[in-house]
Amino acid sequence: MYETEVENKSNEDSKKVSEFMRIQKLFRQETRNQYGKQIPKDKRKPLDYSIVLDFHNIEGNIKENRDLIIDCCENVTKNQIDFNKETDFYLEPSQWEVYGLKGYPGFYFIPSPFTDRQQKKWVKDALEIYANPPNSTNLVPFFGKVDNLWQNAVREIRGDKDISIPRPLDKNGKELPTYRSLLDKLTWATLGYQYQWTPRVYSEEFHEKMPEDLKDLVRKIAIATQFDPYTAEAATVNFYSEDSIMGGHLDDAEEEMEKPIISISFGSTAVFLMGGENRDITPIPLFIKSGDIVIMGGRSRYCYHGVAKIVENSFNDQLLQDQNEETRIQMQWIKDKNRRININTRQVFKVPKS
Ligand SMILES: O=C(O)CCC(=O)C(=O)O
Ligand SMILES: [Fe+2]
Repeated sequence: MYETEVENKSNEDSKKVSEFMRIQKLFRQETRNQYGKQIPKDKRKPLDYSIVLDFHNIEGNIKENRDLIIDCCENVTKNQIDFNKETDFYLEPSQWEVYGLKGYPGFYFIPSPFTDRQQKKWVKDALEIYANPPNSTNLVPFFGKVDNLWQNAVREIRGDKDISIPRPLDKNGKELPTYRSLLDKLTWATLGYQYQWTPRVYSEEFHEKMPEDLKDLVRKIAIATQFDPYTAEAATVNFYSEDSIMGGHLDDAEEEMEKPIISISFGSTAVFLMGGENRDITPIPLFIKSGDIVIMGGRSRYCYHGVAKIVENSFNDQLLQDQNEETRIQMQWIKDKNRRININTRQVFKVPKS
């Protein structure tokens, strides 16, 4: 999955920088001055986002980007989706907007079909369920399985004085730093068929149950974009913060490549790069905002992509308002470091096994 390009600084002149890397670098802010001194955040040169395609403000796009946007609302089949107002965590599909991207048949973008309340539900599940055992996370090889990561971290964040929170233990029973610091180190969790990052294969042996509501959501998105039947058998949950990027990569470990990757994101805005079949094709930068859905099928399923930037101060403050204290803490935690949570699903096998 993540075979990313490594920038070779010493060799930069002799080695041509790929187009993917060139565009990625446009969103890299200078953090140190010529003397190597850290530049305070508010003194850094602001980035220019004018070339970033925005599906939320079609008319506001530069002409080149405007010409790439295809309105697909008419030719998708949203009316075939059964919708239960009481239990479904998204707005009625007939209200969804669906856009395509010229040159990428099979790529679709649905600007957020979630209410604020529904967005908070997916963030809560990512933090309180998806990042906990039995699912695997990047923490496991270093710290063993960490139970109730968010649930314990929140007590530290809240500064609960009357309850002494035992420090988490590693596999050998040695005390670990706080849950809060472990939470800061969380970068990914995997659901369903567990992807083995080193051999780059899915393991049939390590298989956890996929969350039913997530499966149901993406099944309906697949109906809307004519990729049904679609069974989400695996998912990656990515946890980004202000300085995170994801280098250009292909997701090609799935036996079934005709079915799309369906991706939902919450929290801060990302500049996502939609590239081509190799890194020398210039990628299109586009904003993914909180609640947006990206469907990478057709050609885009075989194309390089990545995240060039998490946009500073892009968190929607409206999400901070909530009756529930824990939800408010969760949203403040996302806002504090421009965090972003991305959940993307894949059908792994041609004949689904789950
Ligand atoms: O965060 C995103 O929007 C993209 C994530 C991604 O490409 C991946 O997990 O393979
Ligand atoms: Fe990817």
